[in-house]
Amino acid sequence: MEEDKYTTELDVAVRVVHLACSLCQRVQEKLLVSTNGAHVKSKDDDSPVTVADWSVQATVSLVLSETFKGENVSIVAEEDVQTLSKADSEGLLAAVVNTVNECLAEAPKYGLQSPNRPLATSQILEAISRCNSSGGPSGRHWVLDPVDGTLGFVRGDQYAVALALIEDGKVVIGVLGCPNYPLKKELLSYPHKHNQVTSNPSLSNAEAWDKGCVLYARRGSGEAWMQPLVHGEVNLQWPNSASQIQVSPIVDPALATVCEPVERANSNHSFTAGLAHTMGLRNQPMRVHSMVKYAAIARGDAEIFMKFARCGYKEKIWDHAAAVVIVEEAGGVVTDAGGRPLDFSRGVYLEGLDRGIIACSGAILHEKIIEAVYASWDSSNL
Ligand SMILES: Nc1ncnc2c1ncn2[C@@H]1O[C@H](COP(=O)(O)OS(=O)(=O)O)[C@@H](OP(=O)(O)O)[C@H]1O
Ligand SMILES: [Mg+2]
Ligand SMILES: [Mg+2]
Ligand SMILES: [Mg+2]
Repeated sequence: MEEDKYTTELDVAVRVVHLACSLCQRVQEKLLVSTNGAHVKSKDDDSPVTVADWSVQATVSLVLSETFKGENVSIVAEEDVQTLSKADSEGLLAAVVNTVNECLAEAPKYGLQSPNRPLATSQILEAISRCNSSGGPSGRHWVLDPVDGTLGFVRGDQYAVALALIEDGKVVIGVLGCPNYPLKKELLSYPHKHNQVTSNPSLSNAEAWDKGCVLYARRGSGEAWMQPLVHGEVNLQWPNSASQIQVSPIVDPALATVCEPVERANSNHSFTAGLAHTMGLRNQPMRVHSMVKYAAIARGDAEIFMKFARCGYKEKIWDHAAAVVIVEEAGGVVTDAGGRPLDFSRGVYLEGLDRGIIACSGAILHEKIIEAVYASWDSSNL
């Protein structure tokens, strides 16, 4: 791959994810102090959606359309405007419009353009609804999960903003914003506790501010990078410094740590516990909301991420695309439980996925898990 391919795309994607992280932080702070829950809705599958999910989707859609105007910008993203357009959603829609306009006014801090005047409700609804591409095997498609781990977001816990670019069925760039990624990795697995990072007197102010990062990678570069979030006015400077990240060197299962979803409904905890036992893992699993689990593998803070959704659940591309390329370029391996790479070329879903997803810090541990899956599968109830 040519060195300079996707430079503009990656640059804009990183900036807009920073902007989106700042939006999410503001909305999460407000959510945590509000008691009426008016800005959290339930979707048809009972999963939550918030002002932040719609606002990030609108913001990213607007910035990509503005940057690549003249091109037919195809975006595959999670949210639609159905709930927002209901007669009783006036307050919610007003909050989204307000949040997007506030956020876009900050865009120049990240070297992005802001509109000359606040956008109208119709423009914001249009920006959200044009992210309705279904991807596919040819051409360019942006893939966005505006807030991944919305449940974690609502709980004041871990969540991520994920943006990827797919070209001809392959993920070519991935950007993952993790606004609550703690400085001390031990805090990752303490549910509902991230706010203690800011209220814990044993942590200095600087340490508290240091939570949050944006990870990114370009396919074929052999490098993955991390930037700290830019906070307030204090150290606001762009371009932001980046440091290279790499997966953990641990190959001994006894020393390895597994990440998995928090919710039992999203992954079979007893099956993964069986695998961990078969492989000789001793550490307790780290249960973390969202693609932050992949971030932990890419940063070298954990060695294995497994997700075995219940039979019949179809994984969506926006829950994985950005993170997979980052883990791979950081030196890791990501496949389904049959050892095959994930296929991002077949539309909104990861069609043909064999049982579950396994992301690993390296080939040796990965092979051991695949073997353990084969040994355990027949006796499982999946
Ligand atoms: N039933 C079921 N089974 C498997 N996966 C599901 C299921 N329901 C939802 N989802 C998707 O999981 C995304 C969140 O995954 P997590 O690993 O963060 O789950 S957890 O919160 O840690 O339990 C979550 O992403 P967001 O909607 O962006 O939060 C969903 O796309
Ligand atoms: Mg998601
Ligand atoms: Mg989401
Ligand atoms: Mg969701």
